[in-house]
Amino acid sequence: MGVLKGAVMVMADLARALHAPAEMDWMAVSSYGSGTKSSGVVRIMKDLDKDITGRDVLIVEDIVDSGLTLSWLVANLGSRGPASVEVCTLLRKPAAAKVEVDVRYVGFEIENEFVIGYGLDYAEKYRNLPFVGTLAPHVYS
Ligand SMILES: O=P(O)(O)OC[C@H]1O[C@H](OP(=O)(O)OP(=O)(O)O)[C@H](O)[C@@H]1O
Ligand SMILES: Nc1nc2[nH]cnc2c(=O)[nH]1
Repeated sequence: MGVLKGAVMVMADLARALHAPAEMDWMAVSSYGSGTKSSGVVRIMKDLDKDITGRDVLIVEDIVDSGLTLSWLVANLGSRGPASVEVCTLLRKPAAAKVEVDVRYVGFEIENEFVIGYGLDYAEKYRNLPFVGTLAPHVYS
């Protein structure tokens, strides 16, 4: 299961490397709006199409920052009766964690800086960069 939009790139990479039988579904949640700080309020922009009751669910994220989105998501999906819920993420910022969430698979642990590219945006820009980079503070401060 992917969490749009940043996770699209990660999901595409994962899909090519995954050989176990799997189904994919998409959920769009947002808590950042157009800024660089989580509002703490998670909004579902698009829910899953499939019922996950009794299913083993792997949440595919692009980034775990404060952990607020993921913690909300794990609780939300957990309440739907899945057999299990695990998480994989391309990027994680350990120093930014506001809540602890179990993440089974982590691609890269990164510094506590706002990053863009490879699906990650700043005010909807830069998602198309084919690499992950930091945004110079003068762009958003
Ligand atoms: O750990 P957190 O501090 O909660 O941040 C992580 C979340 O932030 C990003 O989504 P965002 O709200 O920016 O949505 P977007 O990708 O659609 O812009 C990212 O895709 C994660 O879901
Ligand atoms: N683009 C972007 N979105 C985020 N959402 C949570 N952290 C980040 C980040 O560092 N960059």
